[in-house]
Amino acid sequence: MAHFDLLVIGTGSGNSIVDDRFSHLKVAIAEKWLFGGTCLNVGCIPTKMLVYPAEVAHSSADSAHLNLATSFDGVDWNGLSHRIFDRIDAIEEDGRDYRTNRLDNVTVFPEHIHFTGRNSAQTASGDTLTFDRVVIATGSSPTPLKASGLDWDRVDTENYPVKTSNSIMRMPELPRSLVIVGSGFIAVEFAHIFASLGVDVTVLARGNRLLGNHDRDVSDAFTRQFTKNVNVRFGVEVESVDVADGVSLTLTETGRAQDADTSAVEAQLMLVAVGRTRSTHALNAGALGAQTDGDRLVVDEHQRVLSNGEPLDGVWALGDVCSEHMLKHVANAEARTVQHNILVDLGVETTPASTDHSVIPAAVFSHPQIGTVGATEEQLRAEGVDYVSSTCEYGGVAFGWALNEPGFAKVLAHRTTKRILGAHVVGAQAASLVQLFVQAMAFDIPADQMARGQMWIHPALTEVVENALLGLEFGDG
Ligand SMILES: Cc1cc2nc3c(=O)[nH]c(=O)nc-3n(C[C@H](O)[C@H](O)[C@H](O)COP(=O)(O)OP(=O)(O)OC[C@H]3O[C@@H](n4cnc5c(N)ncnc54)[C@H](O)[C@@H]3O)c2cc1C
Ligand SMILES: NC(=O)c1ccc[n+]([C@@H]2O[C@H](COP(=O)([O-])OP(=O)(O)OC[C@H]3O[C@@H](n4cnc5c(N)ncnc54)[C@H](O)[C@@H]3O)[C@@H](O)[C@H]2O)c1
Repeated sequence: MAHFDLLVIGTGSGNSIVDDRFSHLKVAIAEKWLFGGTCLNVGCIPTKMLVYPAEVAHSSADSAHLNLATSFDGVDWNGLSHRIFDRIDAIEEDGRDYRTNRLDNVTVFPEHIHFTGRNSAQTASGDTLTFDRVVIATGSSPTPLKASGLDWDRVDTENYPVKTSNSIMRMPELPRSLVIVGSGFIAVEFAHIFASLGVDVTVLARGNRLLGNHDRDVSDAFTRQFTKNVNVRFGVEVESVDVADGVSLTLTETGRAQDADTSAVEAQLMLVAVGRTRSTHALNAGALGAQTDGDRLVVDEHQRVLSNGEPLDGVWALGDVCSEHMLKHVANAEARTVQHNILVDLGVETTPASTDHSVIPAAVFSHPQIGTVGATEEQLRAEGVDYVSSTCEYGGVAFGWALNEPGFAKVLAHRTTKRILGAHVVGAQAASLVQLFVQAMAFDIPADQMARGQMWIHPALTEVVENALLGLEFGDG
């Protein structure tokens, strides 16, 4: 049985832990799937490499409001997929080769691993190993949809017309029609991509609006604009899936939307996007004594995995598997904390680091785009916070006149401290615009100072942020 100073499970954000400072350690890395994990291979990066051409296609087809007569005349899907995945696959292969063949102190186990005890683990092929320290970075995977007729074991296999985000981008050709189950991040990003590229897309939502966890104004505005481009059925749930040449779905009403259309839906392909489940179960983390909250490993601010409320010595977790926020920038920040704290354990660094989860931004790369950070208005109201709110429409600034399309920036600030508590942008460049609010919140810049303490480039779209801030009425004259 081999013994290792450090075991890292998962090569998404977990892959960044081991660098030159770990060269004196005997390290094991277990990865059952693709090196680089979700973000690189099937997540953030390929989706955004698709979103951009989709946005260009959408703009070409929808330019009359700019007094242009342009059209979208088709996509070279094969060329587009090759451009994306030739690049990504080369990075995956190089990362795997580097860890496997070019580091004397690292042993790669290219397979599933699970814990067998407090300091021991076993690979799928039966190798057993012991370790002094372990980093659990096992991420998450698509949550199965429960519906009769659906064989989840066949989902994502070549001839089965039901896909998740793990395989939908690798289709050899675009389908004529696509039904998407879900109304969260993945559903609306893929709906935008495929609808813009000419696929007949239908989204099935259980509620009466999309992205229901966002600020209500944002969710409403998004839903209004999105439904101009994509067919959405609200208030429906999938009852059964008949898989033959394509899919045929029967639906039932959830009672959460008026006039729900439950007539059968047929499509060439189906995408299931009903959330992601953290990869804890098959890990047998119970053998470590690790504490879980549902499917989430419980960690403290130093990313140490807890057991009965106490940190387990030498056991850290990062990313989706332990985070409430399944976002790559969160996983990366947590990986930096873990890396530093292992170095503390090794005596290389002195003071333990913790992850600051107080300001977590996110963006939805659909049409329209959303950028968001901090509390929603509904949360502030529920918590009884004394806040003020201000919204500036894109049409209220000069660049918005140029864009001539809907959008707004909404900011929520504490009435007395003037600290920004939340900010939400919907419309063009929202993911970039919201970073201004993120910076103010991270560096604790009060809203009035942020508005007046700098020059804002005229007539850039950032003026929408300036005007939203200037619109906050704190009632102090
Ligand atoms: C379609 C899509 C789009 C996304 N877009 C964005 C975006 O634009 N911005 C953003 O911030 N986030 C986005 N995300 C979320 C982001 O990808 C994840 O939050 C992030 O990748 C999580 O990183 P991780 O390291 O925790 O897990 P992962 O990257 O999932 O890595 C976990 C790795 O562990 C391996 N593993 C699991 N269990 C075992 C085991 N027992 N033994 C061996 N190996 C194991 C897995 O094979 C995997 O490679 C997107 C996600 C998806 C699915
Ligand atoms: N741009 C980004 O940052 C980005 C993009 C994609 C994914 N992600 C991350 O990945 C996570 C997973 O994305 P997601 O879209 O799968 O999850 P999500 O949590 O965003 O949305 C899941 C949706 O599925 C619906 N749903 C759940 N069960 C259902 C059922 N049985 N039938 C119909 N609908 C059902 C929910 O109501 C919800 O609308 C996100 O929460 C996010 O953290 C981020």
